[in-house]
Amino acid sequence: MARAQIQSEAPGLAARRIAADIVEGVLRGKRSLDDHFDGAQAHPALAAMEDRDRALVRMLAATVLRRLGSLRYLLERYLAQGLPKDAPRVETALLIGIAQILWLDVPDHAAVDLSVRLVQADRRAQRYPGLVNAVLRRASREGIADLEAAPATIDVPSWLSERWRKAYGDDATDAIALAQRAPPPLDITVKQNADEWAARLRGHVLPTGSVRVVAEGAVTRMPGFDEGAWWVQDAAAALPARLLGDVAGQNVADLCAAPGGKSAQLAQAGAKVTAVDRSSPRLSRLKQNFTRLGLDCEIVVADITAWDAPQFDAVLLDAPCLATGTIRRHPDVAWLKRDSDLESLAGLQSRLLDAAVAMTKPGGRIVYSVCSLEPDEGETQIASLLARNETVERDAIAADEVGGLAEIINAGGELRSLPSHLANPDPRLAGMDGFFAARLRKR
Ligand SMILES: C[S@@+](CC[C@H](N)C(=O)[O-])C[C@H]1O[C@@H](n2cnc3c(N)ncnc32)[C@H](O)[C@@H]1O
Repeated sequence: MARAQIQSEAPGLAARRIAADIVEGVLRGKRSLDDHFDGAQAHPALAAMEDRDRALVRMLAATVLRRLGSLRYLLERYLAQGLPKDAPRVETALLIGIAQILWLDVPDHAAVDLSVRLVQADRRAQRYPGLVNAVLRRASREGIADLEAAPATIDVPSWLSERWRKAYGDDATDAIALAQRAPPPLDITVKQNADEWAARLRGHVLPTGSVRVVAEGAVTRMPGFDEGAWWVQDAAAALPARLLGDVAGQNVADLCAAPGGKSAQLAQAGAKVTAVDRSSPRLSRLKQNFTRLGLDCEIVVADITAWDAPQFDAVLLDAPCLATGTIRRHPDVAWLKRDSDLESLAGLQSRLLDAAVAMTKPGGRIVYSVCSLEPDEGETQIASLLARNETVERDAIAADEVGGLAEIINAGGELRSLPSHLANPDPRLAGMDGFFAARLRKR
C-alpha cells in the first residue's frame, strides 16, 4: 500500500492490518515471524514504516502468538456458534483486539475501534463488525477473570507440554509455560568491560557474564552498536562457546555457525575460527556481524555431513533443532513445529555429531549444543554418541563455569537450562533460553 494511503487511514490502523497479515502468514501460511520482518519475503509495507511502528507491529504479532492458547480459550467461551467459517480476518481481528485489551498499553476503546475497522476493510469479514465489537467489549469486562481458570500451560500446544511433563515433571512444566508468557529481556555479549556497558545501557551483569537490559527502541540505535562493542545473544546461548575453555591461538571449528554469535565469542577469545554453515544467506549475515564487530574468521559454505574437513584443536557444534527453548523469543515456533519434525532432526544431529568427532584432533574438546527443551535432541543424542563411539568421553561441566548456576547443570555434568531459570521478580528481567550443552573429549 502506498505511503499516502497509509497516512490517510485512522492512526494505528496500518500497524494492526500489517500485524493481522503477519499473524495469518504464520498461522495459515506456516511462515516464520522473522521471515515476515527480514529478507526477501518480508511484508512489503514494513519498509516504509518508522522503527517505532515496526516495533509495534512486532509486539502485536508476537503477543498474539505468545498468548494464542489463552486468546482462543476466550473466543471459544464468547462465541457460542464458533467463528465465522467464511472470513478468517474476523478471528485475527479478535485475537489482536483482545491481546491489546488484556496485555498491551492500548486504551480498550481504541483496540475495539481498530479491530472493527480491520473487519470493515476486509471483503469477506465486513459483515461482522457487530460481532467483533460485542466480543471485544466482553473481553474487556471479563477477560482477565475468565483466564484465571485456565491451566498454566494454556499457551503451549499440548504435544509439547506433554513431552515436557515427561521430561521435567508437572511443576517445572508449569514454570516453563509461565516464563514463556512475558516478552524476553535483551541480553548482550560485550567484548569487554561488562560493568561499564551495563551502567551505560542501564542494565545489569548476570552471574554468567552477559549484560541484561530491558529493550527499548531499536537495538541498532543503542550506544555501542555501531562501534561493535557488543552483540545480541541470549544469556544461555552465550554459554556453550565458553565451555571450550581457553581457545586463544587454537584452530576452532564452529559448525552450524550462522548468524555467528558463538563464532564471535570464539574469535573474541583469540581462537582462529572456521565458521561453517550450509546457508549462504545466513553466512552473509555472519560476515556483516563480524565486520561490525571488527573480528575475523574463515567462512566455509558446506553441508557438514559431506564436508572434507581438516583437523581442529576444538569443535563447537550448535546443531539445528526444534528450537523449543526459544519460544519466548520466537513464539511462532510453538505453532510451526510438529513432533514429526523431531525424527529427521535427530537423525541429522547424530550425523553432525559423528562429523564433529571425526574432525577433532586426539585430546581436543567438542561442545555440542541445541536450543531445545527436547531430551531427544540433547541428553539422548549424547548418550547414543557415547554408546556408539569409543573415541570420545564426557568432560563434565562444573557450576563455576556457568557463573555458579548449579540449577542449570544436570547430574551427568551437562548444561540444561530452562526458560524458568534465572528467576527475577520483574518478569521483564527474568528467564533464559532453554539450552542443552555437553562437553566431550576425544581420546
Ligand atoms: C541453531 S542455528 C545456528 C546458530 C549459530 N550457531 C549462532 O550461534 O549464531 C543452526 C544452523 O545450522 C545450519 N545447518 C543445518 N544443517 C546443516 C548442515 N547439514 N551443514 C551445515 N549447516 C547446517 C543452518 O543453516 C543454521 O544456520
